[in-house]
Amino acid sequence: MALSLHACILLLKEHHLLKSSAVQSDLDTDMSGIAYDSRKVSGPTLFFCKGGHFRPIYLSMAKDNGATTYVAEKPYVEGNGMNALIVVNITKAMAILAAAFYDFPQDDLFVIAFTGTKGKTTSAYFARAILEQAHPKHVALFSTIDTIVGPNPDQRFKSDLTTPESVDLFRNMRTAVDNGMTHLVMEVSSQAYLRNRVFGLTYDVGFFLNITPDHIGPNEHPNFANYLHNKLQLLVNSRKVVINAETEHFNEVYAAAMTTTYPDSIYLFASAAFKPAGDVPIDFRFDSKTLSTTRSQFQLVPVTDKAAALNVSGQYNLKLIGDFNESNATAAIIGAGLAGVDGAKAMPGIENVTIPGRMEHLTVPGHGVVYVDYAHNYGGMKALLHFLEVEYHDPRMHVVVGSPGDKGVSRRPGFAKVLSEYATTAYLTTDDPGFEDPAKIAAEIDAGIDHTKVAVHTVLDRREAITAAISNSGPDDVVIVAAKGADPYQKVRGVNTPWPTDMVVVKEVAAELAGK
Ligand SMILES: CC(=O)N[C@H]1[C@@H](OP(=O)(O)OP(=O)(O)OC[C@H]2O[C@@H](n3ccc(=O)[nH]c3=O)[C@H](O)[C@@H]2O)O[C@H](CO)[C@@H](O)[C@@H]1O[C@H](C)C(=O)N[C@@H](C)C(=O)N[C@H](CCC(=O)O)C(=O)O
Ligand SMILES: Nc1ncnc2c1ncn2[C@@H]1O[C@H](COP(=O)(O)OP(=O)(O)OP(=O)(O)O)[C@@H](O)[C@H]1O
Repeated sequence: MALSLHACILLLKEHHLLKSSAVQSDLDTDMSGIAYDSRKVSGPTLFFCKGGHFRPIYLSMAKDNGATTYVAEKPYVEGNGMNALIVVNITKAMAILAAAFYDFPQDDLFVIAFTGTKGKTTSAYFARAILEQAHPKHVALFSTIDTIVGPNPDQRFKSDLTTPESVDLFRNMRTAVDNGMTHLVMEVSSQAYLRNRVFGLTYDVGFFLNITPDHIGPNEHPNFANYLHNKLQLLVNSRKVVINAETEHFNEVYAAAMTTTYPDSIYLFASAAFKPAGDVPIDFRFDSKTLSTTRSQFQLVPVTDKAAALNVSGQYNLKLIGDFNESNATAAIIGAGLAGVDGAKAMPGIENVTIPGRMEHLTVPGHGVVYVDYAHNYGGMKALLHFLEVEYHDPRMHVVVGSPGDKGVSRRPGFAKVLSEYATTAYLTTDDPGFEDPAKIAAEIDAGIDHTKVAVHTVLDRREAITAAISNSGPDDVVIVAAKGADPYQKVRGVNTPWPTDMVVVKEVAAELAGK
């Protein structure tokens, strides 16, 4: 891969991003590398000075390592002797140049993108499973958990971010194409739009699953309006759009889709019982037939002609329980239909999907059933606890939960509210405290809990909290270990401290109790 200085200048001008340039070398000079981290520069590289923690010394280091051109929002003396491209917006410039450097790999992929406060990972896994049935070993995945860029085990790795920086995103796409991938299923976070990680990228199908307040705080979105605005960007960058008609703020969501997409290419879905406020036509209904703690079965019914034309109606079985997962599965099936896969092929693909840290459960003799689930805000936790309340007929529910430091502060009152609505006991514990004091975070959650309804214990050691919750739980009770899912670490003061995962700890506690 390579990009010439001349091409960089033309692209930046075309997108009205170039403020000025200082050229030291031949315009035809090629750069064979692209990087935003000085530690990853080797040889003639196009280097981006970006980020809240960027230091000019990084540019010196990049230059020492061979970088020949830098892109920044202002000139740096450390870049003297290099070509300088001064731009209006560094992250937009980075996305435009990264796509060009990797030779626009998105053009060789059918790209399906999911956004929503909850259900992105689940829907992405469902969609990939279906597509893999139709196109074995040809479907890439960029998710919060895993990144898959090829068919071999060494082409699958853990993700750092839900949606990576543009340079990493387009590099992964290029690798996927070179490895023979024809389809890509990806999650798009609101941060990705806020930080221009996907600037200029168009998806073949874009999904809007739902939106509830989250990711609002000093390091994320300043307010809900900003969060919604960024999430809506996915719709105006998608050729076809699928919307959950039951989402909050439906009118704004639908209006955003309509600005760039003709109604023929907008698909709406909802559960059988849902009554829309206006007269928008629901294209698909999903009708729950069996909902239990072991499996889910639902009927997908096309309502409009354009829905029927996708040929994905029928009965679907899911191993991944939870009524909300029927909604996620519906989205994924419609996506597969829009990718040309028919229902008969889709059905077996979705049935056996399980996802690390989502609705994993274990029966502990004498202590009820323990659930490990990634529910980590008010909306997710409410969906989870409501489902368990109905399925277990109003059991005593003991919830182990903590809230992360440095982000998502709105989750703390959210947890307090949902615990007050559903929990018998709350074990407030540690979850990625970052640079905050976990005791302070627990106290903030505790402050909002209605103590007349919920017994609260603060047990900061997560293993001890899980042990206490299971040990004190009765045979008909339900224990919920929430919000961490399958994370193998605790983020503590900038360090990913190893954590065996919640389910491993649950199994160890169960074994200890069985041995007694
Ligand atoms: C707020 C935010 O989005 N921050 C991201 C951003 O940080 P930044 O641009 O400020 O960069 P930085 O880490 O401060 O470092 C400054 C620059 O110096 C460079 N550097 C650094 C050291 C060195 O020796 N040399 C060098 O060149 C770095 O490569 C970087 O470009 O770029 C970094 C990578 O360059 C990301 O790791 C970092 O994500 C942080 C860790 C993060 O947690 N982000 C979360 C909020 C996030 O984006 N989450 C969403 C999911 C949310 C949802 O579910 O909706 C996601 O998509 O994952
Ligand atoms: N459609 C949904 N509505 C409400 N809650 C849901 C829905 N889907 C999943 N959940 C809950 O949210 C949790 C996280 O689900 P998932 O990982 O699919 O979401 P996500 O959008 O990828 O989350 P994040 O962006 O925070 O990583 C699940 O473990 C479940 O408890």
